[in-house]
Amino acid sequence: ADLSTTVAGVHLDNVFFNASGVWCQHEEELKALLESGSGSLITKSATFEHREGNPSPRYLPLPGGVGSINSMGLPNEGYEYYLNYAKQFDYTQAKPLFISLSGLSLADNVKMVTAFVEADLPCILEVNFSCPNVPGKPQLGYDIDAMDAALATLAPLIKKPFGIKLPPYFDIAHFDQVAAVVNKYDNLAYVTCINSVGNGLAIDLDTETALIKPKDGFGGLGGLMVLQTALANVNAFYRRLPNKQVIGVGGVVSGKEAFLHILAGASAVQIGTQLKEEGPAMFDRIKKELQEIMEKKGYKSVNDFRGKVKTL
Ligand SMILES: O=C(O)c1[nH]c(=O)[nH]c(=O)c1I
Repeated sequence: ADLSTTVAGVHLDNVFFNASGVWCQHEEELKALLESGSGSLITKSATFEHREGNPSPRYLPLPGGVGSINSMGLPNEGYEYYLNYAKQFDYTQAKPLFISLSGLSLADNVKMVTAFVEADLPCILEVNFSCPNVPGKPQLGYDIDAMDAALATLAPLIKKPFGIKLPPYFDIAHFDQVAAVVNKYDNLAYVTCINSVGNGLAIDLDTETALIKPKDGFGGLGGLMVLQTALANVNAFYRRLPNKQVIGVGGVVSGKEAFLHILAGASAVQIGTQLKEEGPAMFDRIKKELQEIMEKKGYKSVNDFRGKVKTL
């Protein structure tokens, strides 16, 4: 079965890659992704300056395989590290490179975007509007007018097709309002849904203590327990953005959830929590599982069922 796809005009041999932030902060991790069964790779969201991020423990899987909580706090090497990585990247091999930018201000995003545009590289830029873990920094994705204003500045600068990383929304009116903004920008080629479900609180019964240290234990939720919210956001934007694509992320632990994301409308599928727990060998497992499901159902390509979720 054919798992290949196209996102923002570039070809991926298969739909799978890492969720930004997982296995992608340093070039050794990115090398492991290049050597894995993934179809692409995306870098850790970059800020203008290097950041240590929040104090540990700042990531933990939750008991029973239900998911994870993280309050990493945007640790990254600073955007020049990823610019240099993108400059030396071998674009003749099969995997396209996505670069995630998450400036702490619009001015920082402008400076980082300008540097990447001047370098004129084949990598695809993705602007992260949804980091929930920087104390004092509200998510732009939840301030729709501010996100619109940022896009009004950034889209013309980027010129080429680019994407944005969105937080989960939970209200139909918000799907409508965000889609109306996204549809204004022709070169905004795709949205990646969802980022972690912000500011959950995991508490240990025995110690009666929050699991992670930052922000009194408040952090973004990921993994299987956010699957249905992820599917809703993928399908809501798939229905509302006819000339754009949706990359699905959230709750993918096997070929089954990947199949559901594509059925909901995803053109590609990212994996965070499960990749963090299993490592890059996971991609070979999940590709096989998706192919088995497709073969059992008689689908030859992911294009045969993308967005074809039925309703009652
Ligand atoms: O805490 C983080 O670094 C982080 N964590 C997330 O769950 N999503 C994000 O976009 C980011 I930038």
